[in-house]
Amino acid sequence: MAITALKDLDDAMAIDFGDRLNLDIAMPPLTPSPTPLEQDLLVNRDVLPWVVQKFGGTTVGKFSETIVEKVAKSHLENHRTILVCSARSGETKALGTTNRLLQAAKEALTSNSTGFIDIVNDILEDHLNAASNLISNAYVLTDLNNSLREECTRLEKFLGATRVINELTPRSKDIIIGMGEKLSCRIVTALLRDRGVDAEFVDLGNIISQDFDTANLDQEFYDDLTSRMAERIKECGNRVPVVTGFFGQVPGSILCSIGRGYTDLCAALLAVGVGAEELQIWKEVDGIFTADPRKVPTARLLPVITPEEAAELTYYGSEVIHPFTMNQAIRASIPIRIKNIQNPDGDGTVIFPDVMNRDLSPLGKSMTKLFSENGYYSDMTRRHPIAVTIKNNIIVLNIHSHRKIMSHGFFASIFAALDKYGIVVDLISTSEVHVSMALVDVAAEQDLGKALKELNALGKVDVIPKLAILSLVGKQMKNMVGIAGKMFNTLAAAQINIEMISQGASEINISCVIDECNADMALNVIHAELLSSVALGQ
Ligand SMILES: Nc1ncnc2c1ncn2[C@@H]1O[C@H](COP(=O)(O)OP(=O)(O)O)[C@@H](O)[C@H]1O
Ligand SMILES: N[C@@H](CC(=O)OP(=O)(O)O)C(=O)O
Repeated sequence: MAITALKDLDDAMAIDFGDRLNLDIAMPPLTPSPTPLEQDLLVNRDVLPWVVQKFGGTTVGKFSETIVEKVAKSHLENHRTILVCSARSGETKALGTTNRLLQAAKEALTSNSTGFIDIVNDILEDHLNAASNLISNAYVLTDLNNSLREECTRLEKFLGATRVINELTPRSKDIIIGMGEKLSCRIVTALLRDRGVDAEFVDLGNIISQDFDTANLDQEFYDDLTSRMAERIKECGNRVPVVTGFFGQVPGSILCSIGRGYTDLCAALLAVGVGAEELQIWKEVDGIFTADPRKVPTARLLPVITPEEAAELTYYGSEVIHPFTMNQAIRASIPIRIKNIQNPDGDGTVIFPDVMNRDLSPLGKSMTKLFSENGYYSDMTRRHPIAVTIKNNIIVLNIHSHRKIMSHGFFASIFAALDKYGIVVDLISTSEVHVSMALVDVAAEQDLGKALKELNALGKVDVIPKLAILSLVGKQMKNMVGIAGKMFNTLAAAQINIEMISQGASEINISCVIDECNADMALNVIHAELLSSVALGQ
C-alpha cells in the first residue's frame, strides 16, 4: 500500500505495519456498558437553561472529583450542563499530555528512535492510573480502561504511519494532540457515570465539514461550526455531554490558526450553539485580578471586566482565557464567568460587555439590582485603570533606515519581510528614519534569522533581547488625563529604565518595554501606585 498522506486516524488503522511497531499494549475484549447504574441517574432535564463548563488541563488533572461532585452535579439541579475538557496535565501545563504528544510527534520523525512508543505508553499508564484511582464501579472501570487502551493503540499506529512516510503535516500534528482531549474526556465521562450521572462522551474530532470552502476562520465558518455542535449535543438527549475541547480539522490547522488553549474557544462555540445562559471557564484562580496574584500579593479580584479588557490582558501576558473566546460568546450576548475549582462557591469574574450595561441602566433600579444579584455589577463607569500585566520573553528590533529621509515603501518592505516568515509584532513605535518593534522571542526560534537578513538590506538592525512588555489596561483610560505620566513617573521613581513606549493604538492600553529582570518589581510598583485600594481611595 502506497502511503502519501494521513487524513485521519482511520487511515493509520488501515495500514498493515507487520511487526514494524512494538504494539505491546494489551487489548482485552470490550465489556458491555454498565448496567448497575442505569436507574436513578442524574440527567439533563428539558426546559432548564444551558450552562457550558470548561475545565483546563491542570484542573482536570488534579480536581476531577471536585468537577463531578461539587460543580457538575450541583449545576444539574437548575441547569442543563455541558462539560468541555482539555487534555490532562499534572502540576503544570508544560508537563501535560498535550506537550508530551507534541514530543511524541517529534520522536516519530527521529530515525531509529522508539521514543514515541515510550511516550504513548507513559501517557496510557498515567491515564490508567488516574482511572483506577477515581472509578469504583468495576464495569465502568473495565469499559474505561478498554477505551483508553484502544485510543492509545490508534495513536501509536498513527505515529508509526507518520514515521513511515517521514512527514508531519500541521494536520497530522493536530490529530495527534487531539488524542489528549479524547483520553481526558473518556475519564471524566466514566467518573460522572461512576458517581450517578448519565453522561455521554462527545468527540468533536470530525465535527468540521471538510467541504466547507474557506481558507480563513471567518464568521461564516464559526456559524457553521456552532450549528454542527448544537446538532451533536441534541443527539445526547438527556445525557450530560462531555465534549473534547479539541474540535478537529480547522483550516490552516488548529495549532496554527487558533493556537494552544483552543478549548476555551470550543466551549464558547458550544455555548453559542445551545444558547447557553452562561459560559463558565473553571481555573485554579478566583478570576481575573488587578495583576497576576502569584506576583503581586495585594492584587484584587475584579468582579466584572469587559471583553476588550479581558482580550487585552490575555494578549499581553495574563493568560487567563484564550483571546478568541470573547468574540464568539459576547456577540451572542452570553456572559463568560471565570471561576475557581478550589472555591466553587465564589462569584469569580464575569466578562460582560458594557454596551449591555449602558442599554440596561436607563431601565432603572430593578434591572441594576438584577445585575448585582447575578454578579454583573454595574460598576462599568469606573474611571481608573483596571489591571496591569507583563509579557516576558520579548525582543526589540530597532531598524535605522539607510536613507536620511524616510523613503516610500520602507514600512511596507519591513512588514513584507516579517509577514513572509510569520513574525507577529506586539508593539511598534516609529520616527522618520527609525522603527522599533517588540516581538515575542519564540519568533526568534522560527525564522527571525532569515527575516533579519532581509531587514538588514533596508537599514541597520539592532536586536535587544531579554525584555518584557508592561501594559496598563482599562477601558476608560482614553479619558484619563495624566495617567501615562503617572505610569512612567512611577517607573522612573523605581529606577526602571524604559526601552520603548507605545500608547494610542489601543485606546484601552498603555504599554512600554522594560528589562525583563525588572518585570516583577515594575508590576508591584505600578500596582501600588495606580491600582491598589489605597491608590483608588477604596
Ligand atoms: N490578571 C490575572 N488574573 C488572574 N490570573 C492571572 C493574571 N495574570 C496572570 N495570571 C495567572 O494565570 C494563571 C491561570 O490560571 P490556571 O488555572 O493556573 O491556568 P490553566 O487553566 O490554563 O491551567 C494563574 O496561575 C495566574 O497566576
Ligand atoms: N490541551 C490544549 C488545549 C487547551 O485548551 O488547554 P488548557 O485549557 O489547559 O489551556 C493545550 O494544552 O493547549
